[in-house]
Amino acid sequence: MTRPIYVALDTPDLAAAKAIAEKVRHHVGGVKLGLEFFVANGHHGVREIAALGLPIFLDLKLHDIPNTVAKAVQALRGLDPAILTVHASGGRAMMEDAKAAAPAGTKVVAVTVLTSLDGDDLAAIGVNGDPQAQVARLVALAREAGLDGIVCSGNEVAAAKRAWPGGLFVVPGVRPAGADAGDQKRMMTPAQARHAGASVLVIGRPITAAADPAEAARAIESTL
Ligand SMILES: O=C(O)c1cc(=O)[nH]c(=O)n1[C@@H]1O[C@H](COP(=O)(O)O)[C@@H](O)[C@H]1O
Repeated sequence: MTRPIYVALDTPDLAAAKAIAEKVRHHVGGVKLGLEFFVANGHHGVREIAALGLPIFLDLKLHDIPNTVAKAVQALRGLDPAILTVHASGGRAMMEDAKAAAPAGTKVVAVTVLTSLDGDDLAAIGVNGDPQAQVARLVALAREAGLDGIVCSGNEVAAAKRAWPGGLFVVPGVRPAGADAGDQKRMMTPAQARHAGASVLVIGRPITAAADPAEAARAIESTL
């Protein structure tokens, strides 16, 4: 069985990331390493976590001119993550070049509208339309650019999947009922997000900040 939960190891501390990965490894489908981990630990850190045997989701959310992003993806060669993120708002050419630079086995997925943003935040950066409409627009662009899928909140995933039946749908902003939202604004429970069509559920603090991360991951999985 491919497990849908990827635990977000959001820490610059390699030993701490490794300790949590070891605890949850039998209850998750993979681990997500983000910007703070990569800036602090680089290729070496990714290799250390990969040695635990779980698929690696390298969440660098690349967003720059096409040449720079393509070179950055080339510079990841040898790490061969299972999943890599870029920002869809970097545009079609940037996404095309990122995909062309990635190894064949790496799924390149585009972040659409961050789950920490709501309609007011979009208006403040000059984006007209609600998150649902903006996600729909960027889903179409990511698909045209030849990417493998997108990142969106649980609120948009059903529509995204209808628009792109073969895509990979990564859903963060996932909170068990009653859990602290933190900085997330567009949220769903893990079960709701999974039933709405999420292929991968990205879950950080509800697992990593729990007294027993393995039990937290197991409990969430049992609701799916
Ligand atoms: O690309 C992501 O993974 C991502 C996109 C997004 O829109 N929202 C979002 O929260 N994430 C990531 O998902 C994780 C969520 O962590 P928690 O809020 O602790 O569950 C973090 O590592 C974020 O970087």
